[in-house]
Amino acid sequence: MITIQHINKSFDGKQVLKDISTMFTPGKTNLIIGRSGSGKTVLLKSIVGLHEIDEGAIFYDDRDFTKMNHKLRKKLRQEMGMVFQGGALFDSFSVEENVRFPLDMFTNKTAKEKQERVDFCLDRVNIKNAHHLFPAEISGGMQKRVAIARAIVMNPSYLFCDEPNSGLDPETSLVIDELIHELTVDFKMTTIINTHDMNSVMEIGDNILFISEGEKSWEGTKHDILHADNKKLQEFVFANKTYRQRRDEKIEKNN
Ligand SMILES: Nc1ncnc2c1ncn2[C@@H]1O[C@H](COP(=O)(O)OP(=O)(O)OP(=O)(O)O)[C@@H](O)[C@H]1O
Repeated sequence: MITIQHINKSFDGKQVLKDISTMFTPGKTNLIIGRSGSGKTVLLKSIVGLHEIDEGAIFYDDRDFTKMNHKLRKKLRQEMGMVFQGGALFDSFSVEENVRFPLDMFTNKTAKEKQERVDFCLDRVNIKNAHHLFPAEISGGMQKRVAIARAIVMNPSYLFCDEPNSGLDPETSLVIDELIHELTVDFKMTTIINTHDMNSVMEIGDNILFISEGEKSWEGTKHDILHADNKKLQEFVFANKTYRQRRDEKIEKNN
């Protein structure tokens, strides 16, 4: 569980996050959605400590992240897995070296134990016969799966994904979404995903936080969203005709 309370964040006098409070639950895919520039990335980066917030508190279970010193935060980071756009794979490392990297950095496991863990994680994300290939030799979808394997290799309690479907076709995006959802449920991780992808909202939105101009405008599930009477949310999610049709079909089916 991650709880955020009254988070405020400004850059050069411009307030980007305005009094945001919510809870992100374990075993659920928690989505942050909103227009470009609404503050999603700043929020996610604030939660993991890549930005310092001006006011408010962030709790990892009952641990107050905002009050931790550098050493304690570093320790807590080992419980976090991240699939960030900037944190792409290392080009000069093979697939398995990429996945092994956090184990080499942060654990004293033996070579055999590391290999077993790497094999388990690559198998879990359905990467086969590619252990010795380099990122440039595999597809974008496979690269994402390797990045996910690397993010879970330390068995994290918390998983953060920033636009995990960017640059992927719709079919591959669905595979990635399902994979993240499955892993979240299986390992009871508290997963927070920043996304623009409305398919993700409709398919894996266990909890959805809609940010508008730095404020929490709405929150609910993928089921609630069909009936939400928040105008900004409706305009944002159902701007596209296909999604409006899908919403109407779902509502009809449920009636
Ligand atoms: N390091 C920074 N310094 C100054 N302003 C920043 C910084 N990072 C973000 N901002 C500003 O904060 C606002 C929110 O940005 P943010 O990147 O969180 O939006 P977003 O919702 O993630 O957008 P997108 O969907 O396009 O990624 C923007 O106005 C942006 O210019």
